[in-house]
Amino acid sequence: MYLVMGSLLPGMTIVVVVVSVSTVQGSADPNWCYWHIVCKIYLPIRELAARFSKSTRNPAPAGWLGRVSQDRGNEIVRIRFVRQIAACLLVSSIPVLAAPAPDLIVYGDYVLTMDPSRPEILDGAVVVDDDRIVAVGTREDIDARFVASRTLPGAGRVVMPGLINGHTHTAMTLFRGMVDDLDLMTWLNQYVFPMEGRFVTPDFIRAGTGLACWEMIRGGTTTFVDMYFYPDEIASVVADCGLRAVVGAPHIDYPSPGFKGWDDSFAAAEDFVRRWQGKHPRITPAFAPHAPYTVVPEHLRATVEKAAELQAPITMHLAEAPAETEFVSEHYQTTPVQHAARLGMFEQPLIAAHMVQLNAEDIALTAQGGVGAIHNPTSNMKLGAGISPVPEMLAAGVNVGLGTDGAASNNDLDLWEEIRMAALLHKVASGDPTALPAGQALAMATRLGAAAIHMGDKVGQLKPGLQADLIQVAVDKTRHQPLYDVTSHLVYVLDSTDVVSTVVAGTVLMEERRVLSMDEAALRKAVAERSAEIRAALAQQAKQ
Ligand SMILES: CSC[C@H]1O[C@@H](n2cnc3c(O)ncnc32)[C@H](O)[C@@H]1O
Ligand SMILES: [Zn+2]
Repeated sequence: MYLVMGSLLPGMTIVVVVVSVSTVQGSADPNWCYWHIVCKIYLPIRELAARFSKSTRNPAPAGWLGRVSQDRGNEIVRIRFVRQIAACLLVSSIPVLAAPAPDLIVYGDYVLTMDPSRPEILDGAVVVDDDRIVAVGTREDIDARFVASRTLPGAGRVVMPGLINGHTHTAMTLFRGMVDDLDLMTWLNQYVFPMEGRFVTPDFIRAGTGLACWEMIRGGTTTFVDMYFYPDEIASVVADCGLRAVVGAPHIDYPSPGFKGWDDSFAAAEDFVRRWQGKHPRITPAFAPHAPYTVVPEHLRATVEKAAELQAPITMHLAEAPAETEFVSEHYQTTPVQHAARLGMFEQPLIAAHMVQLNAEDIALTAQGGVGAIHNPTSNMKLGAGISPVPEMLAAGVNVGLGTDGAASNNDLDLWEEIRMAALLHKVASGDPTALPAGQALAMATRLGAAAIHMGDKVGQLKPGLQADLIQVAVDKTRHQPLYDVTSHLVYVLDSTDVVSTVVAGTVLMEERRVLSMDEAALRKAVAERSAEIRAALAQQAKQ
């Protein structure tokens, strides 16, 4: 089989490269084969040809070739070009004739792909080059085909996709444990909003988001959806620490940190989305209107229109608690879900957080609209919001993911807890122990979660072509013994301290539990400074 690639460069230079695919070792894997040929053979030749065509069209500047004439100069360039192509073909054929050299191979006694067509591989490996997965297979198969410059050993470990936190407010880590055991509206209106007004600044966001990212890297979360203030600061922390995020720019009708109300917060959200779209491969900017009880219908319509114009996703709290249902019923004579659908919100990629208060019609509308629903079991239980109809949504075909919500209502960002809570909660709620089985709960944190945040073509499974976002989890500790079923252990036995390595877009962010991409001491110092102010304010309040 031959692969023919060609380009017409400016100046009418035609580059045609013909490669015999059958000579490439590992050609059984078409993704790898295509990638190798394009990156290692075609692109370098095209690059050289482009340089050649440019230098022959634009005569060399005086002095560039010393005292040789222009004709002689072009001849030298031509000879160099031919030599460079020969060298390029020779160099690129070395790994072809030997074994290809990807950047990283991650091994595991078990590879849990979350890909329904090949769910589990015993004694396997995942091959990563640059930011992508290029092959997944048994150790024997992978070792016969690849030699990587870096490996992560896999004895006693599971390799699986990184976890996806579909709804959080990262910088609220600095409000962890500030106030507990209240219902949503009391918690928000009497404590959280006033404290945010006093303390949330760009410095607060950098420290709080940094703390959250550190906790997520340690716990095996590789992608999260955030909605919090000063999204530029959030995006910059994400870019630096190596995680992947949908960063929602918040807008709300009331005064909020940095804003007077709707007009300025909505304008800033649009500006943020415009500036971050296509800017960073790991950051997706989004619109984040707060909730149906804090944003009036005409403003939600404006969000939808702007999101449609900019082709950006929307994330919003929806159908969270009984108070919201009462508010929407009283003001708009419908349910929160039907209110959002009527405003056109389901026509855009929507990530709807909480989704607790739904009737059968709401579930059907959610499925029809392709809305991603994010289940936040711990936060919903703690705020007494109710129990989301997750098994019913899944049965209707809704992509349901998992989220922690902020650390002020959880009080951590540990997705393993959410997986287990979800698996247990729905058994209690229905009185049916077969409800939300372990495999489904795990899928909600990976494959289904990725689909719920509209990134199913990028992350959430281990398969060639997807982003290399993966984790290794230890299953060999004494408290893990005996092990008969990996999925059962991941859901009902393991916790976040069992995560050994975290890889995002091919970069190892944590190895052997050491976070490589963040400075823990500097982070702790910043957190201590910011939390000292909050502690003093709480002490003052307690005296009054
Ligand atoms: C404008 S988005 C950020 C805004 O949302 C607040 N928040 C945090 N958790 C919840 C929740 O569960 N329901 C509603 N609002 C929540 C956060 O404190 C920010 O003010
Ligand atoms: Zn929330």
